Amino acid sequence: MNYQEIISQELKEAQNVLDNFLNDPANIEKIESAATLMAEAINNGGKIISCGNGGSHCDAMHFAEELTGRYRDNRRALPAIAISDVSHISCVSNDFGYEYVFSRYVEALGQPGDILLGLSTSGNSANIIRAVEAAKSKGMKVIIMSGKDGGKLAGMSDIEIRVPHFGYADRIQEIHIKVIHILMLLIEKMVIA
Ligand SMILES: O=C(CO)[C@@H](O)[C@H](O)[C@H](O)[C@H](O)COP(=O)(O)O
Ligand SMILES: [Zn+2]
Repeated sequence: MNYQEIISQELKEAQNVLDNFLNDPANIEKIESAATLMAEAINNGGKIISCGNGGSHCDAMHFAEELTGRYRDNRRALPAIAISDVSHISCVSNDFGYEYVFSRYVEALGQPGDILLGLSTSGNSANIIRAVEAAKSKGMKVIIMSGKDGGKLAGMSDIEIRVPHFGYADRIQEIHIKVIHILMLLIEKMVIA
C-alpha cells in the first residue's frame, strides 16, 4: 500500500468511528447530561478535576485549560484542573506507586459537589480506577470517557461516554477530543455568566 492509500484509509476509518458514535442517540443524550452535570457543579461553586494517561493526559489538560483559559470567545474563567503536576506525580509514583497518582490528588483537593472527569481508552488504567474510587468517597460525581467495551471502568461512573471502537486508542481519542469541545460549547451556554 502506498502512502496516499494509507492516508485515505486512516481518514476513512476515523470517519467510520465518528459515524458509529453519532448514530447511537444515547451518545447525544450522555453528552448533554455530562455538560449539564458539569455546569451545575460550576454554578454551585464546585470544580472539575480531569485526568488521563498519555494522549488522554493531554486531553485532560486540553479540557481544563479551555475552562480556566478560553474556548472560542472570551468569558469568565471557569474552575477546572488537570492532574498534571510532575512533582506530585513523581513523588506519588515513587513513594506509593503509579496507580495512586490521581487518587492521591483527588484525596487532597476533591470536595463534595466537584466532578472528576477521567479519560481512559481501554477503561482499564488502574490509576483512573483508583481516582474514581477516591472521587466517590469524597462525594464527587464522576464522568468517564472510555472506549472499546468500557473495560473495568464500565458501570463505575455517573455518566460514561464510550467510543465502542476496538482498534487502537488514537481513533477513540479523536472522538474524545470532539466530545470535549462540544462539552465546552454547552457548558459555556449553561453556566451563570
Ligand atoms: O496516545 C496514545 C495512543 O494514541 C498513548 O500515549 C496512550 O494514551 C497510552 O498508551 C495510555 O497509557 C493508554 O491508557 P488508556 O487510554 O488505556 O487509559
Ligand atoms: Zn480545543
